[in-house]
Amino acid sequence: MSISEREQVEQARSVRPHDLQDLRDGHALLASLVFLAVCVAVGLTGLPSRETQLVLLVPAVAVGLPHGALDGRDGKRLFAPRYGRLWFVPFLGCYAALFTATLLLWWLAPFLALSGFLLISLVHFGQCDRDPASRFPRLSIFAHGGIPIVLPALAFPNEVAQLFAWLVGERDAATILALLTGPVAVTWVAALCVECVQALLEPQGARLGEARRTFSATAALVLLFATVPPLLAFAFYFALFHAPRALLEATEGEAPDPRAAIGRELKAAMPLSIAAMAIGVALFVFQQADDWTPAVLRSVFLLLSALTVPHMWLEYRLNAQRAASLCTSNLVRRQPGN
Ligand SMILES: CC1=C(/C=C/C(C)=C/C=C/C(C)=C/C=C/C=C(C)/C=C/C=C(C)/C=C/C2=C(C)CCCC2(C)C)C(C)(C)CCC1
Repeated sequence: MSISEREQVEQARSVRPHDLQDLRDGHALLASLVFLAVCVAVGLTGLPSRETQLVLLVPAVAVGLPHGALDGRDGKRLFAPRYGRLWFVPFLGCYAALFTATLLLWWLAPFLALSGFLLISLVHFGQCDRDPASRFPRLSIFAHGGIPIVLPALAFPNEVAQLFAWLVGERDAATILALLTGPVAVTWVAALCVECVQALLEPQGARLGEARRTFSATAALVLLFATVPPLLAFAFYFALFHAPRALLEATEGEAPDPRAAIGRELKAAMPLSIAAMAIGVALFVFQQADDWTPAVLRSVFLLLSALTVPHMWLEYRLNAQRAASLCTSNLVRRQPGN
């Protein structure tokens, strides 16, 4: 980032923090209302078929792709200071290597691939949805990340068993499901209880409002994943909750008006989102299945898992870079004469 760009970002960071908080609150409220409406609709009309759920999952994933495609922008921020105009060479090299390694793992060791995918997804969703003011940050990540991953397995074990079997075969699917609904679920329920009690018992103050807001959005998500079949619940969660929230976070402080920043970043993310969709279509074409339903499921989740690994690696590297530069600026400030 050039000095003038950095100045703009710094300036934007100090302006209108309420706008962003209002957007976050408005989004959480709107998404929670939609989730409630979906739960009521499913209650009234009955459970949708697996085919219908898959048909809805594909556009939902497409809607969620641009938030990950901001990786291109983040890759430039990470690599440009060192590699200048050739930043995209190491970035694309690392991205493609991690992407390919993940696909190879699905092929060579599907048990490890699905278990690892569930684990990193739990951490990824938990980091995004956790209560930022929680006294126990790790526990909060586990409690919130478990809602889209552990709860569907508890609420719809037969459905999830079939979906996992399409991904990794019946034997591995049964083992993973047993782990998910056994020890993992027990620990998750305990973590969720601690998180809820903590949010409700927090003493009066600024923290209370934030904890209550997180608590009500969490309650809507719990209801969604407990009553709506897994693929449909995941489609709504991913497109209406996770992706917009991650986008708000990723564009924080980029411009004085957060809406303008979101519009600009979404436009810039389009080419990479379309490229990711093309990879998804290629994965579908190479699936060897007689029926289209397992083939769609496999291509959607193989694509998501192969994108998630480099996406999380980049997030990790950027956080490490931010921590290092914060540390350096603190040291400089502490030097005598500063
Ligand atoms: C930059 C770049 C790019 C792009 C990228 C992107 C676009 C990204 C995105 C990203 C993303 C967008 C991510 C996402 C994520 C997701 C996730 C992480 C998910 C998860 C899920 C799960 C785990 C599920 C589970 C399940 C099943 C499977 C069944 C049923 C039940 C349940 C739901 C539980 C490309 C490659 C073109 C090129 C290079 C560079």
